[in-house]
Amino acid sequence: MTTRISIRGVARTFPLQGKDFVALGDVSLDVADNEFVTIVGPSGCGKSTLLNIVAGLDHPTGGQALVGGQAVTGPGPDRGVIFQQFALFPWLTVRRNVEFGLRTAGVPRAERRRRAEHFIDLVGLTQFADALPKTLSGGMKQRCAIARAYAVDPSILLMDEPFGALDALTRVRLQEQLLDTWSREKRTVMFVTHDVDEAVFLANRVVVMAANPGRIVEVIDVDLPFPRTEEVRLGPDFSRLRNRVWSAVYHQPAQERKPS
Ligand SMILES: Nc1ncnc2c1ncn2[C@@H]1O[C@H](COP(=O)(O)OP(=O)(O)OP(=O)(O)O)[C@@H](O)[C@H]1O
Repeated sequence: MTTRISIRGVARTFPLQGKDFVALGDVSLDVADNEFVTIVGPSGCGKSTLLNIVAGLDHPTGGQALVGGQAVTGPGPDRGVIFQQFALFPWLTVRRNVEFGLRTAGVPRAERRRRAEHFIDLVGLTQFADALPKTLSGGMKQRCAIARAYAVDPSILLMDEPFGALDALTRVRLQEQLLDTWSREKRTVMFVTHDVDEAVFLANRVVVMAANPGRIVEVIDVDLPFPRTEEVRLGPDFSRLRNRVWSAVYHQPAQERKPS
């Protein structure tokens, strides 16, 4: 399998009290084409920092991130980013939000419309294509954000706690829906979460991080079958994996945020 993302010895320090705080120590990870990787770990272990470096929204102070063999120097249309906050334009309808990136990329009107419709349909929002974001539930807004990210056809989706603000039931539904979308239109995904169940349910591999310095402590293969149905979620193999990830996350010594 081809490597799509290669994180090589990435470090990120921030100044703190006149010294350096090591948000990321020495992080290396390869993500294959069309692989779904989740990143889980305690608050402050550098999950968002790592994702932002791959997105080109932040820069490492050591090492480098490569996408398709090229060093990341900034954001690019090959990487779609989805954050916890829905970040939709409130004055634009669902359709216009989804078309937005295509418009800025100069895609002709008819093609814009066709692609927007395809992805709106894929996330199940066809009936709401002409609705404004304020009339949508949180889950629907996030589905719209996913359709918008997909529409510009990135090979990589970088998702930072996209379902973090949603209630448990909506969250589970969106996990299933995201996997359904992903299985029909495969992309390389890096997905940051606090939620161990979510991390296991979605992933081909779970990357467990620890803090101070931010680092990878374990990478766990998830050999559960697709589609990930409710039966899979309630089955013994899922609980075995969940318990394993849980121990790796929660049996870490408590760490204070301090400069080194
Ligand atoms: N711009 C910044 N300036 C100073 N410190 C920062 C900056 N960005 C992140 N940090 C610090 O780096 C560490 C890692 O932050 P990051 O947001 O990547 O963690 P995280 O694992 O995503 O946390 P959470 O799960 O709480 O969102 C934290 O201690 C944070 O305070």
